[in-house]
Amino acid sequence: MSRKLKSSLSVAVKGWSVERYQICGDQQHGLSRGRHGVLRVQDKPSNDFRIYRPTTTTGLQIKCRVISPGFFNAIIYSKDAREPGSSKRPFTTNAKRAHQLDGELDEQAGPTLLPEQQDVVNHAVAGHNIFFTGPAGCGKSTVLREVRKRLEERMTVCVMAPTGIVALAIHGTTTWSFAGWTPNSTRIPLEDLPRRDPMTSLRLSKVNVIIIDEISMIENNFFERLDFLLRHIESSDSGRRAKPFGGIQVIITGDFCQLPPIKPFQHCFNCGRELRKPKEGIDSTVDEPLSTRCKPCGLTFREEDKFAFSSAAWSHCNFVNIHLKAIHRQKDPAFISLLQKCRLGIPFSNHDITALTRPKPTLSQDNAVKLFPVRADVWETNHKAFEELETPPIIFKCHDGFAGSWEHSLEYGKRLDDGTLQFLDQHRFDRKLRLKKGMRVLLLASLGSDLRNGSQGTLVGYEPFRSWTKLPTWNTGTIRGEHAEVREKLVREFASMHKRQLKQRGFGWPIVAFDNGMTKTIYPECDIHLVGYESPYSTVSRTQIPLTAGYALTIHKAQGMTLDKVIVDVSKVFVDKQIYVALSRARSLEGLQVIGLTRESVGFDDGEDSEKVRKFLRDSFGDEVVKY
Ligand SMILES: Nc1ncnc2c1ncn2[C@@H]1O[C@H](COP(=O)(O)OP(=O)(O)OP(=O)(O)O)[C@@H](O)[C@H]1O
Repeated sequence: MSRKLKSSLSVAVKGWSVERYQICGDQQHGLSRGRHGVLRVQDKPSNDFRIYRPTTTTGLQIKCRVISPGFFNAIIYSKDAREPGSSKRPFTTNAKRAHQLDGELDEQAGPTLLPEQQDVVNHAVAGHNIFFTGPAGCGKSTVLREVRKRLEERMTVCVMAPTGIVALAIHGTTTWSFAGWTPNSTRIPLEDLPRRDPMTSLRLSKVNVIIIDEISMIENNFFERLDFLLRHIESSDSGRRAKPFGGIQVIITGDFCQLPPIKPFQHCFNCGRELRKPKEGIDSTVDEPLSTRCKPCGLTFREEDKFAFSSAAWSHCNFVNIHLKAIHRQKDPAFISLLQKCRLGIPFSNHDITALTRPKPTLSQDNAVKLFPVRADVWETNHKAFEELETPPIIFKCHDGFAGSWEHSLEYGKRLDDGTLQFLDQHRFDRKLRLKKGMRVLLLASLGSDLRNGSQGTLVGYEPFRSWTKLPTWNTGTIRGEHAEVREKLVREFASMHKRQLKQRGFGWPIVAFDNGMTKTIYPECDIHLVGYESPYSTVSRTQIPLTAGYALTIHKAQGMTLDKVIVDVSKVFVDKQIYVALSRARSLEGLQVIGLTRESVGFDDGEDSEKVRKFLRDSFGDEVVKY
């Protein structure tokens, strides 16, 4: 049993007693036979699984895992059965299954954190403001999930990101929507911001912690205005104005060496007046040709100050700065050093260019996924490859659902012409998934430790749709995680929608032979988001087969993925840092080939940005972090 489980035990003993659980209905009977049971929890549980020894069933261990708020899926087995390989006979009739689920539970809990990662969690729990960063693949998202889980046990936590695509991926909200702003809000004078919407003020006054991901894309003025807003909302705390972000705990992550803010300083921070870059030499009152200036307010906004770390709010937060050093995605030190160069904006040497661009024997147009910066190239590549296959197509239309209040439906329930939810427009699951036998595909979900978001494979056939029994269910543990019961219902609805075509000869659920040697039937997955900022929440869901065409992807869509075989075309890159985001998806140099790369491609057009970021990193963490 892992260390994680043991530490859960001590939490359980301290904080949770058996009196707080009720065993439902005839599950008592189930317990005595050692079968799966369902425990209803009276208090809001944490998203953690726990072991405890109920007095009513002396001698048994009950292991629980949250499957939706208020419900645990429990596996009952004797103490002796806990250690896989134990010679003693387990109490359960299905000990093998119990042990198998042990693995799944650990898997769901995420990898065991390294001390540097745990350090972030400890500071978060201690209530500090934190900025944690590091290169791609160092586990920022992994740590974010753990921090969120720990803090949500006792506080109101809002997780957010600057773009919809990332916000959906982390089950958070956009920074705009959190603040109750639209893109036009940058035109509102600063002092009017808190007064605009009393409902937003009321909601924000209840927030204890904000967690912001992808901080590199948040502009200085936005960060500063958010600080102002949170200080000035109506509150019983008279000292709120004096505290950064009104005293809310602020946890920030991301990597300033990745994507920068888009079009910074379009409006004056103070009065909201539209700003334009002055033409060189015409406005003599402007010292620097690159500066933008609001004359009435007497404020100057320089391009080089666009990052959030240049704002006054940043320094007021007094962050505990943590730099995660260990990289988990890549192992090869030479490749890691090359990526670090790219990250820091150091031009590549000829030797580096050769290593990245030389054709790799293991890679071909047919088995590697191509990453492009623009959608049109992705569409064309996937479309062409799809049309060339002569097998019959099957189309899965996603099933989008909204359930909740009328007020929420105005914002989250809007549908596009094809019936899908506008809120989910940037969701990673395809709106319309077209598949053909023989097609290369990418997995968009995590199905155990060997199959993850980004696993590549070929569709080799279809599992006939004979009955509902093979579909994953929450009580057998094949649908795991939060809201499992609801997700099962939506998966069944999805199956109903597609039943007719699934039953056609030759079709069914797609079977994929993955490049790591595993072959698996891919059933629909349901991704649920809670929306609204306080209970009762509404839910928005998308159910789809978690696959996408595996010939090409946008660099944006590949964010967060780990790819074994990838060809990156950088010839149309429009933001220099996209190259780093793209290259760092590859697990190894052998599995990566770059097209269109020249010596000048990296560290050329954003030299000033890179220098600024390097200086910030040096000042915050020391020289060590800018070495490669
Ligand atoms: N302590 C750990 N032990 C083993 N694997 C880990 C650990 N931390 C993270 N990983 C794995 O490393 C991979 C990258 O992690 P993650 O996506 O959290 O990194 P990231 O810093 O957010 O990357 P990016 O900036 O590219 O999005 C994931 O597969 C994750 O499961």
